[in-house]
Amino acid sequence: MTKQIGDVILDVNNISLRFGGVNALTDISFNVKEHEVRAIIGPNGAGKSSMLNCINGVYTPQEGSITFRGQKFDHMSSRQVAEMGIGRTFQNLALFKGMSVIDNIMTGRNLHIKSNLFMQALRIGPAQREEEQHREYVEHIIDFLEIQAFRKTPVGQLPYGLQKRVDLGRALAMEPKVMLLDEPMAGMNLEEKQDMSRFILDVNDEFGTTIVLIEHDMGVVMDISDRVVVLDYGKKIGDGTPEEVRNNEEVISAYLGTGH
Ligand SMILES: Nc1ncnc2c1ncn2[C@@H]1O[C@H](COP(=O)(O)OP(=O)(O)OP(=O)(O)O)[C@@H](O)[C@H]1O
Repeated sequence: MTKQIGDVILDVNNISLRFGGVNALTDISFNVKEHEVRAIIGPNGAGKSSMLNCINGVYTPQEGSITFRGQKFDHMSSRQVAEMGIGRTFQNLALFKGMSVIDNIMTGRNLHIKSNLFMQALRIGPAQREEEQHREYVEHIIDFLEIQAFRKTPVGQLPYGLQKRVDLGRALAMEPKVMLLDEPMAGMNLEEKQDMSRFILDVNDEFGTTIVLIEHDMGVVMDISDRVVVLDYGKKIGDGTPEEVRNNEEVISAYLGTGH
């Protein structure tokens, strides 16, 4: 069955971001369609993380705007962006190493917890029922990611590839419409990369989550992405299907280092 790509869910319009004299991003526009796997690639320092940080509300670009599900935002905190339905994972894992897998993934539910701390502390009535529902959802994610055997294990004791999977689970627990993945395969061996690719595609397929990812491994990017944006020195030099991008002269020369 071919997958159904929907309308534009995230629209990046003419974003420019400067740090002092450094133009990290110059007039970048691209869109992401619902249910797509969209990659952002480019050589080191191209502006990929900066782009993700603009979408995520970590950086506020000097120019341009981002529209998510028809709602335009230019000054938004990371928390507000997350509440709108944009989740993310981090290049350098942002997990609590001493906490168990299940508790780490539970932290992704924070956005959805409605009862106040007082009620939670006393575990009364609605708070207890709510906590049970969140735990059920988290257990569902744990089954889905095939990490049942490590539910109670402190995250810091797991191999790196599994820690990345827990990080994916934590982002998934937020039930985001769009998930931003910052180098999900970084530091992984081949088998771990294959596993992670499969889980990303399964999340996309079974949870219907739209995926935006930064990734250095070209094989992975070309395999799992529907469309790819290419940045170089903060400018967009390519945008299209993996096939189109692979044959784009400007992209080829940027990667071969002959373009500069
Ligand atoms: N907080 C910051 N302060 C100053 N300059 C920054 C900051 N963040 C990024 N830059 C600069 O902006 C440019 C783009 O960096 P960015 O990290 O977005 O690139 P990248 O494509 O993600 O690189 P990499 O693949 O190496 O992670 C670089 O020149 C970088 O030095």
